[in-house]
Amino acid sequence: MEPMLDNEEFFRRSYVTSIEPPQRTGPVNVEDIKADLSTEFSLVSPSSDTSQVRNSLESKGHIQVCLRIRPFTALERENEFQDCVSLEDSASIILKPPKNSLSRLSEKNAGQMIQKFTFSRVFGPETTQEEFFEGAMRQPVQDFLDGYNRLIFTYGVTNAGKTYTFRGTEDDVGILPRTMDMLFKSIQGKLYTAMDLKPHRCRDYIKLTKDQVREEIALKNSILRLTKEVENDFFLY
Ligand SMILES: Nc1ncnc2c1ncn2[C@@H]1O[C@H](COP(=O)(O)OP(=O)(O)OP(=O)(O)O)[C@@H](O)[C@H]1O
Repeated sequence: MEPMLDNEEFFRRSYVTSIEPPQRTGPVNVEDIKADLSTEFSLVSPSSDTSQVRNSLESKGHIQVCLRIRPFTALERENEFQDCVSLEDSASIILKPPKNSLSRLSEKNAGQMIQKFTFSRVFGPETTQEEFFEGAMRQPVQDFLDGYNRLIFTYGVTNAGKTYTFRGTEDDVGILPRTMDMLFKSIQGKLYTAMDLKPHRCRDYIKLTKDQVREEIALKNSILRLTKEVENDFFLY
């Protein structure tokens, strides 16, 4: 992790600035753009194994992609949904075609449909909310408390378990309440807890003299005029 500079105490680092391409010095031409894109996309391996992409991004520390596989729901079990995902290790899964599609596929095609995907970390269906928080969230939340920007989002098809992971249930809360808990606990010592502050509603007012009313109106009109001039200038340019 990059060290924090003293004078950056109040400024959070941003991923966006850290991944911005270098400033272009010469004029932009199409060939230039092509060259840039090809450099970007050369990260993508033509093979089905995504580890090369993962490594190149992870080594820069910009992105972590975790996969959480949810257990089958009761309805899915009833309807004999098939296990198409198998965990290879803590970072990879093998995706297989459903068994009932095998009869329609030639042996060669069925083999081609077996794919390996690699992530920063894979959490299997038995993973509890707590384990998921500890494994995927605690570090980024700690980084955030140390002054770094962190963005967390869930991504997946409908019914994949995004809401469950983020919000959870009342009995077993997800990463959002756990994150809030960690944040509030960490600022506890810094809270002003003395109950000696009282809100004060101000009811003071002053009555303007006729001259003051005229001055106020003149002031408002000049501000309005200025605003109009700025608007016109804006349209002219
Ligand atoms: N890890 C898990 N353990 C147990 N049940 C889970 C898990 N993840 C998801 N579920 C259950 O699976 C179902 C679908 O999950 P959820 O509603 O979170 O999906 P979603 O991705 O938010 O869907 P949508 O995009 O349609 O809102 C829910 O019944 C949820 O309780």
